[in-house]
Amino acid sequence: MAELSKKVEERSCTGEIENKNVSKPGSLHGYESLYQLLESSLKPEVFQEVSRLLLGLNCGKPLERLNLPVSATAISSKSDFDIQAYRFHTDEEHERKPRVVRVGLIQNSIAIPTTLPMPHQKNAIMEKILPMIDAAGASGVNILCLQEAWMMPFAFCTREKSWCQFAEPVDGGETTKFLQALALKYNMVIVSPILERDIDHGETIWNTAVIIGNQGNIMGKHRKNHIPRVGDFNESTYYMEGNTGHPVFETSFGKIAVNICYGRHHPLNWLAFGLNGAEIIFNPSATVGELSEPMWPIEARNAAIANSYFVGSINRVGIETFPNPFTSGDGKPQHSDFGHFYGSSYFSAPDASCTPSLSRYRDGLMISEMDLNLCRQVKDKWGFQMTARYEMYAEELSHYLKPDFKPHVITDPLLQKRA
Ligand SMILES: NC(=O)NCCC(=O)O
Repeated sequence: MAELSKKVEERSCTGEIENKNVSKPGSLHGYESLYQLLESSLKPEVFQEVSRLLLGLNCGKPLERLNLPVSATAISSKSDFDIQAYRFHTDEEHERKPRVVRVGLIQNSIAIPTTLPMPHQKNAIMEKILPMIDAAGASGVNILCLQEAWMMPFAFCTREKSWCQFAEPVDGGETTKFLQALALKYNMVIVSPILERDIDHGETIWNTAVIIGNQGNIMGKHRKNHIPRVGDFNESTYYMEGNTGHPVFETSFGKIAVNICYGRHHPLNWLAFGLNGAEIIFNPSATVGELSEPMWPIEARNAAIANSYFVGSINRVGIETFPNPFTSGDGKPQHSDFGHFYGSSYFSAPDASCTPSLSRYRDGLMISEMDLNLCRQVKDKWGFQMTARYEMYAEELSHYLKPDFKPHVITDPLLQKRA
């Protein structure tokens, strides 16, 4: 009994300390994430059960935390960003050697106000994420992905065209050159989602992910397939749906692809990357609490399960306020920000397990070590690809695309009689 009351006392102490953060914008009643809130609020044995259901089991066990080198955690303390690391296990195989890779996700807020000159804003963001990339390098990360349009505020809510000045070409672009040097330094593949200016095609603007190989080479690019037309996400004012299909990039560390933000609501988009053999899909995003937070822990995880690959989901952090108020034709009063970008970046695995998420309000680096052999092991176990009826779906889709398509509905004749 004495032991139990000591625990309660300790727990309430922890609660008090955490609650000092209650007023922190974006915190969950003072906590950085739902996981942290539950861990601090529940009895350990209850939390263990909750965690089992919330995060699933990896190879039948709770996901293991990964120890990072002191050099990496020291950078995170000095630069004040959340850093978390986990290890997804995979069973050993007789024929194939393990294919273990470390993968990193970076989430961040902007660095200086949106009223300051744009080149200063871009430089300040580059300066801000440099220590996070250094921490990833110090942690032996092999593949790193940044958030959507990481090199600028997410200004597309405003519809003001001056923000196009942030756009840059893939080859020779300032941020690409910055990351190419870091990719080479750390022998790291870097996925860099930017606002692209396609000079050769009449200065067209795209929402693009640049894939930088671990030799600092540009491997290629992928342009966002699905453009949102929801809430303040007025992105269609700036760029069109991408024209690069569903490429998979075979890097030194595995086959990767990028499903940019709003594409995560489209199961066939996820599927197409899987059909091309992706083993890790990144979902660099920019989304706000009020709009999408209940979807966030579900969609990517579901895609990882349905397509037997790993997914790394990244969302930016904080509130970005713009100089001029705007509306979005939804009857809401004019406002100057999108709302709170809730961070919460995390990894999902093909076996239905996932990591807790990064902070809801602080910059962060999420690292996972994963053996890519798990993808095939899950395919062998569950057979989702084998049992899919692609020919049936293809036929249905080809009917649907015809102008004279009529939905295949069989109506109860009794219903018609009654009508
Ligand atoms: N950046 C972007 O596509 N956001 C759309 C909102 C959402 O998908 O949650």
